[in-house]
Amino acid sequence: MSTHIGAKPGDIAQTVLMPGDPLRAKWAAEKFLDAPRCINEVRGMFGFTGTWRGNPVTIQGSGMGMPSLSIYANELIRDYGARTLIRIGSAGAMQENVNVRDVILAMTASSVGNPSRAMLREIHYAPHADYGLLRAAHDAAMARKTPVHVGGIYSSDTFYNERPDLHEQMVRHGILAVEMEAAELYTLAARHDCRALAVLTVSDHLITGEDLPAIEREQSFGDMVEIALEAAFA
Ligand SMILES: O=P(O)(O)O[C@H]1O[C@H](CO)[C@@H](O)[C@H]1O
Ligand SMILES: O=c1cc[nH]c(=O)[nH]1
Repeated sequence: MSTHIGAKPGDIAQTVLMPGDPLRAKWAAEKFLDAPRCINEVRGMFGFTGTWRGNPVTIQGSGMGMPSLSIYANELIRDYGARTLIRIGSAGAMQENVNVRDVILAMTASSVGNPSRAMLREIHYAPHADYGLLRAAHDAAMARKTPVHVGGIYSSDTFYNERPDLHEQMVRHGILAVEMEAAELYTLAARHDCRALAVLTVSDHLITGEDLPAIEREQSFGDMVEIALEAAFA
């Protein structure tokens, strides 16, 4: 086991889906994986391993925010040998042409800061998705006729934003949506020669004020999970 994950060596697959919400990990594992078994309960941050179309897959909660995601992604990569990490998360839409329940494939993830920033110092590294995963996820979404957008997102450090000017600049620069983890996931994946992608479902709209309840955020995002799985094994 690692510091924050109780799984035994070999219990975690090379392909890991990472929702922020550990209960979404449980729901997705039970709904989409064959023979899912719980491999982590430490801190209630559930992880499950099973198979999808015969391929081993782990679905491990990341918690909310980049510091939490950084702990789980680091341990998954460094201690358990994960190679493909796909975030399956909710996001708030920032553009009028993006609707609640649409899927967003994050080509890049801007941020004000992320845990790697202290290490990168003066470098303004551009966190980006793995192109092969991105392309395969887009193909999968198109085949399913899921409304999908590909573009830049904003990984924020706060859910309760006290800087409307930050959002204004993100909107002005075409950012599709805000969430809280992808920029650090992309940076860590690049550092460790892994593949990463964030597949997001729009749970609320910052312009219209539309908002999905918590149970839908936990359990209604099946398209996103299947798109992520299809992309991982394309
Ligand atoms: O639905 P998840 O994956 O948790 O993602 C989004 O939801 C949380 C905020 O409600 C943040 O983690 C944000 O990134
Ligand atoms: O971080 C997030 C996630 C969903 N919706 C938001 O507005 N922000």
